[in-house]
Amino acid sequence: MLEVVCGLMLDADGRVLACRRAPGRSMGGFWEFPGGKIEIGEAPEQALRRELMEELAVDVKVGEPLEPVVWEGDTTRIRLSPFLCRISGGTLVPIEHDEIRWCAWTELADLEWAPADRPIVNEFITRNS
Ligand SMILES: Nc1nc2c([nH]c(=O)n2[C@H]2C[C@H](O)[C@@H](COP(=O)(O)OP(=O)(O)OP(=O)(O)O)O2)c(=O)[nH]1
Repeated sequence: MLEVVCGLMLDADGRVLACRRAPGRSMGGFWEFPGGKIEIGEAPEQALRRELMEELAVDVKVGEPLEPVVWEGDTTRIRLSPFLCRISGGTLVPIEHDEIRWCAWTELADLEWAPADRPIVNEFITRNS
């Protein structure tokens, strides 16, 4: 099982950051919550802060966890563990994604999400509606 973390980054208006995976990468063109694989010896929150610095050049304060999602593809099995978080430093720059977008919760459902992220979108919508 591949352990992956992702961040639902919230701004002051309660919008959340959606990120589109660049073409040529796995799941290219699909939207995701930013994050990545937990490395050996890392705590999930620590992995999330490292990944968000690598991918978006920001420091975050990690908050409440949401329900993890187990997703099985043809060759992969991942557990995606989401956390609410807020930017605490740095300037947002998309380093690995080809587009990033602050979305109100009402706008999330219309994006084409990576499969493991979709249930997290649904949980976030339910919490906000
Ligand atoms: N967020 C997300 N990640 C997924 C899904 N399905 C799936 O296999 N993954 C995998 C792809 C990556 O191996 C990993 C996400 O971590 P990452 O984005 O840091 O991956 P990476 O930099 O190693 O990217 P890559 O080399 O796999 O393209 O989870 C999904 O539906 N959503």
